[in-house]
Amino acid sequence: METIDKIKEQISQNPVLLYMKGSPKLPSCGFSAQTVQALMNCGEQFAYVDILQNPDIRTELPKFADWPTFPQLWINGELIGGCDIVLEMFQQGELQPLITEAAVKTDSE
Ligand SMILES: N[C@@H](CCC(=O)N[C@@H](CS)C(=O)NCC(=O)O)C(=O)O
Ligand code: FES
Repeated sequence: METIDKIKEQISQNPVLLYMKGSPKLPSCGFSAQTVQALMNCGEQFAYVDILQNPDIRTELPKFADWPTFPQLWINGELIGGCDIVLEMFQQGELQPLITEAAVKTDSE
C-alpha cells in the first residue's frame, strides 16, 4: 500500500492516534515520553505508530500533516498538535474531554 494511503487509513480508523518515537512503554525521545504521559493521565486507550519502525511514514506524514515534527496527536481524523500543544491542553484541562469524547464514540460503534 502507498504510504499516504496507509497514513489515511490509520488516521480514519483510530479515533485517538499518536505518532511517536518508540512505544508508550519505551519511548525513544523525551517529547514522545511526555506526550504519552499526558495521554495516559486521561485514562483512555489510544493507538500509536512508532515512526522509528516506519521510516516511510516518518518521511511522508510531516508533508501530509503540514507539521514538521513528532510526536503528532490525531483525534477523530484531525491533527491536534505535538508535545507542546498536548501538554498545554492537558494542563488547561482541555485534553481530557476531547479524549473521552473520542473514546465514547468508539465504544458505541
Ligand atoms: N516542540 C515540538 C518538539 C518535537 C520535536 O522537536 N521533534 C523533533 C525531534 S524528536 C522531530 O520530530 N524531528 C523530526 C524527525 O525526527 O523526524 C513539539 O511540541 O512536539
Ligand atoms: S529524538 Fe532527539 S529530540 Fe527527539
